[in-house]
Amino acid sequence: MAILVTGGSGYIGSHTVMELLEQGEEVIVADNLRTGHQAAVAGGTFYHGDLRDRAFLQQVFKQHQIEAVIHFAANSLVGESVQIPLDYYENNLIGSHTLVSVMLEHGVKKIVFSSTAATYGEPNRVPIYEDDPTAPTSPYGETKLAMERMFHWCDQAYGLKSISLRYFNAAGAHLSGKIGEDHQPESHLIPIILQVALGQREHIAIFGDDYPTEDGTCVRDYIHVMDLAKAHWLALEHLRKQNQSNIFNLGNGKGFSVKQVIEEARRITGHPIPAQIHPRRAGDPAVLIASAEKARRELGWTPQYSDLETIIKSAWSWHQAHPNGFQS
Ligand SMILES: NC(=O)c1ccc[n+]([C@@H]2O[C@H](COP(=O)([O-])OP(=O)(O)OC[C@H]3O[C@@H](n4cnc5c(N)ncnc54)[C@H](O)[C@@H]3O)[C@@H](O)[C@H]2O)c1
Ligand SMILES: O=c1ccn([C@@H]2O[C@H](COP(=O)(O)OP(=O)(O)O[C@H]3O[C@H](CO)[C@@H](O)[C@H](O)[C@H]3O)[C@@H](O)[C@H]2O)c(=O)[nH]1
Repeated sequence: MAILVTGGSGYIGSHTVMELLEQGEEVIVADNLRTGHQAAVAGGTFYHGDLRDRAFLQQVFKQHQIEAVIHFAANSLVGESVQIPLDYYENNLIGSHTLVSVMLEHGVKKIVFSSTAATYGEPNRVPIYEDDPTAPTSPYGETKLAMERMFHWCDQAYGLKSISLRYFNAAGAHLSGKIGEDHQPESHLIPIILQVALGQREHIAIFGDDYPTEDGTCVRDYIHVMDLAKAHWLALEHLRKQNQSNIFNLGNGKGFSVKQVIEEARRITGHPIPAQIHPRRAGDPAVLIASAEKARRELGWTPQYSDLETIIKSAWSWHQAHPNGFQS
């Protein structure tokens, strides 16, 4: 039986497809290529289509015996979601609703879901545990939390078993050098810093230096995309064995400020990477750091590549070899 990966041509999805193929899984990818790249999909069967298109999804479920779904497809930018909230409600909620209803129609009752640290909002304490309060500070976080709740109620009503993985900040590139991060336009911190080192931008804009943190810039928990990919396979195995719904944080347990990330990138690239202070970006919490103890304990997950040096070095190799992403 096959695993359907929605959003499998995106950044985290494509790394997870590679992991699944290495584990010997049969993989089907469904993606509308809005932010993804077909060239990033290492194998399996690819379908170009939109999750909100019920007829499209029904075709995919008719063509293949699908055992479980790993659901990445979404709009996923914190700052953008504050500017265009309706797009987020539309794509994230309607897409997930259509997906789940077609899954149930075909008797598919296992889903691994890309949730996020953005469900917590501004945390009361760090590290953040899974049962800490959730109070999103962005429409993006709200939609992801709403989907987690939808999965919860679908478990009660229809026996849908879900594992929601609340990842912190995905970063880095595959160590094979074959795939990496390519968003057009790019909005994520590490690839933008590296675009400055490549001479594609003049400077990095630091969004706010008046946060209540040591150096005034936002602190995030960066987790290597290959470690995230492995966690998806472990979550799938967990669903197969335990058949129980659950929620796990995926992070490294260490926080780095925007200024610290820039400093590490200067060291690795040898480029001065000029920085300018800009106003805060709406929707950004000051500090997000995970406790991933539960994932370590219950999924048997051990991040292997998530020290900041490996993250930035792997991203730097990818960006140097692919200065124009998958178009290079
Ligand atoms: N990047 C991060 O740091 C991070 C952290 C936490 C959670 N997440 C979540 O992980 C998931 C993947 O993130 P990413 O950074 O790889 O993003 P991405 O934009 O690279 O990947 C998303 C993929 O989904 C596809 N897609 C979007 N809407 C679709 C639709 N309606 N139908 C079909 N395909 C659709 C896009 O074309 C793209 O390939 C998202 O759900 C995001 O919210 C990301
Ligand atoms: O040019 C830039 C870009 C980002 N930042 C800052 O860098 C930090 C990280 O930003 P970014 O890389 O855009 O990631 P986040 O906004 O933290 O969001 C990512 O991480 C979240 C989980 O924490 C996920 O839910 C989102 O999908 C994913 O985009 C934030 O404090 C930003 O304000 C800058 O200062 N300058």
